[in-house]
Amino acid sequence: MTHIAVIGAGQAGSSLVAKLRKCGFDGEITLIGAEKVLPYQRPPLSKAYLLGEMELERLFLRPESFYAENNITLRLGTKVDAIDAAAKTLQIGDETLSYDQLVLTTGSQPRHLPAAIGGDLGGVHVVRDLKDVDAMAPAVTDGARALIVGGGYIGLEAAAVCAKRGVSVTLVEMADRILQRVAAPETSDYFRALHSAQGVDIREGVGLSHLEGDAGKVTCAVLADGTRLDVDFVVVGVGITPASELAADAGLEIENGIRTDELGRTSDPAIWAAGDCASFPYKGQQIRLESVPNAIDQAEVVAENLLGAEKAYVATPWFWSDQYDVKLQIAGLNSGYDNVVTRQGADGSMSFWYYTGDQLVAVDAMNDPRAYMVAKRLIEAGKTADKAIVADPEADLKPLLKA
Ligand SMILES: Cc1cc2nc3c(=O)[nH]c(=O)nc-3n(C[C@H](O)[C@H](O)[C@H](O)COP(=O)(O)OP(=O)(O)OC[C@H]3O[C@@H](n4cnc5c(N)ncnc54)[C@H](O)[C@@H]3O)c2cc1C
Ligand SMILES: NC(=O)c1ccc[n+]([C@@H]2O[C@H](COP(=O)([O-])OP(=O)(O)OC[C@H]3O[C@@H](n4cnc5c(N)ncnc54)[C@H](O)[C@@H]3O)[C@@H](O)[C@H]2O)c1
Repeated sequence: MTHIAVIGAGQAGSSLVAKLRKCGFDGEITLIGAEKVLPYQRPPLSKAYLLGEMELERLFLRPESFYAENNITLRLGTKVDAIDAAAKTLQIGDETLSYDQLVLTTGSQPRHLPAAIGGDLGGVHVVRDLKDVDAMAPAVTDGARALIVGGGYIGLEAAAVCAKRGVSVTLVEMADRILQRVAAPETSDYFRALHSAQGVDIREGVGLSHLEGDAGKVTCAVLADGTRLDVDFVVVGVGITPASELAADAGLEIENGIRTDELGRTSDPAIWAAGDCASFPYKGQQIRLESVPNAIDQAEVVAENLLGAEKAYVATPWFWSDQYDVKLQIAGLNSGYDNVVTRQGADGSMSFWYYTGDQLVAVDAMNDPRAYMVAKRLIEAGKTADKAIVADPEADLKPLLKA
């Protein structure tokens, strides 16, 4: 019987095994995960779960019974140490496990601050796994003082939760502006103003020099410009690196993560990859997307291809973020844009439409689901949107879909 082994029991791994069964695969499936908990969704970790407004059980992607009922062997708390691609085996401690086809859905690891600048002090938290958030949550209390390092999604979402809980927050972003990696200046401006209005002190263009502590616990942060801040805890959101060591050690090609072709196959024909760890061809580049929609869609395509579909993965990038009462929805990738049209919606909603010449490439919509939906459908269809209509707050956007 064919055995498909999947390393990494997160968003992509769980989606992939479910899709395999949905497509009728009746061979053996083993889903192996280093974490001890059932596969769960990460987005609430920096939002509702950190706020204490979401139960642990609601994080789980599927109940435990799902895996048993679908005859999926779920091995939690189990780290794969090595892959022998020639022998088609996995090393797990002393055990050797054979596979016919292997999928890597190993996700990514958060960057840590170096120990040399105090990154190993108590009270310094990264936000990736459930255990990270469980360790940090007790510190998020009224009157506490926090430094947040990094103005990406992690930093800003954590800032929103902390501010809501009465924590006094300073956020430092080394780059010229927050959200530089993922959004355009207009969106950075919007979120800077939003956070400032909630009392978050955002400092851009300044990094962290080092952290100081007392009895092993952080007490003070010294910024690159010499500013000293007394702190009770520190949140580190300075990006991730794809978890590609297992693949690299097994001799697989690495290029911005684990290199795959458009089907999701790595340089070894029996090994596939999906999710945060995998790079894939997109408009002439080898890109990686760090998002839930990508993890699910790519994993599902790989599942179909494992069963012989020969289907190319066509990414339709979209992202979201919740901060205070603002829902940001992003469709498309704005790389290469050269002009932006602003649309002021009703009740303070707003959207920024990115164009390369006259071609719509992406949209950032704040509390404007209609603008987001219309733009997403246009981008996915390779269509554009008349700029005069977009800029006119009174104009109905729906007819754009029929143009
Ligand atoms: C706090 C937070 C909030 C986020 N919010 C959003 C959001 O709002 N919207 C959005 O689209 N995206 C969001 N993301 C990103 C999104 O969660 C990731 O892109 C997604 O989880 C990627 O799925 P994955 O399966 O590739 O990786 P993961 O979900 O990280 O799963 C990988 C799993 O592989 C395991 N693993 C790794 N190596 C081994 C090994 N050797 N042996 C066994 N197991 C191994 C890991 O322990 C991990 O459990 C957020 C991420 C974080 C951390
Ligand atoms: N809503 C969402 O989609 C969402 C929410 C949370 C997390 N995530 C994902 O989680 C992962 C990690 O998020 P992230 O925000 O850490 O990554 P990120 O790469 O988006 O942002 C990191 C930020 O930290 C800054 N930075 C790096 N080193 C610094 C330093 N020494 N001092 C000050 N600033 C520094 C960078 O310039 C960058 O702006 C990403 O994959 C992200 O997409 C997504």
